[in-house]
Amino acid sequence: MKKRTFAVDIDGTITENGGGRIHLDALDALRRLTNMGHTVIFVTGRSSVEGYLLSVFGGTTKIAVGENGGCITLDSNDHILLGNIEECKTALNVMKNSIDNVKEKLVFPRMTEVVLERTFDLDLARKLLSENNIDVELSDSQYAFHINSSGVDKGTGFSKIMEKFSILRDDVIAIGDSATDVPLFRLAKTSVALGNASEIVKSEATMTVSANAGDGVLEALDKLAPRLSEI
Ligand SMILES: O=C(O)COP(=O)(O)O
Ligand SMILES: [Mg+2]
Repeated sequence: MKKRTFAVDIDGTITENGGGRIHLDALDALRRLTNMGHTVIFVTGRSSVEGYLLSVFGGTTKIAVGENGGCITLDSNDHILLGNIEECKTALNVMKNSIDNVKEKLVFPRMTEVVLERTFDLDLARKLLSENNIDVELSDSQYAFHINSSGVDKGTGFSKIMEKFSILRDDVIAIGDSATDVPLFRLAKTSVALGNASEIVKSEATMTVSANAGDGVLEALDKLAPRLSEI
């Protein structure tokens, strides 16, 4: 059997968006894939430590890409930082001075990014930052807004893992629900957008399923499993 690499988003994919409670059957399915010899890597807007701990407790491959691609965690003391939090803080200050309701979200500590509540107009903020010549990435995971350094996203973060572990595009299956997953979809031969994804996100995936979040992951794996050797 050909070994595949599953790049799996967390919020809105294997958890209820907002609540954060894991869909146990979806996690169990990912653990079984890992036990079969496939690689299952969480690629998330959460901190990479959260993603890493989920892999430890959940029984999947112990590698995580967190901070929306800004930080890779390979072990408790082995983090690869791909973004610069100071640039993100500068952008935050400019936004706070000009736009109402720009608020940091209470999240676990970040090493490379700033995370915000989804309480303002992202396009307005993008316009403001470009007028001020501040070059950062602003994105919406449906769970939070993120400020990342320019060029940092889940795709660039995961591509570092692909290089490091010699993972080929043909063997990657990406699963996600939001705009932040689209750069990841583009790295994968097979990409799955869940039922709760927007139409734009769905149009970027090679495959869609009807069920939401964890149920959608199970639906996708059911569709893919008989063909894992062909895709
Ligand atoms: O934005 C977040 O913090 C989490 O979102 P994700 O796991 O869906 O990327
Ligand atoms: Mg998500």
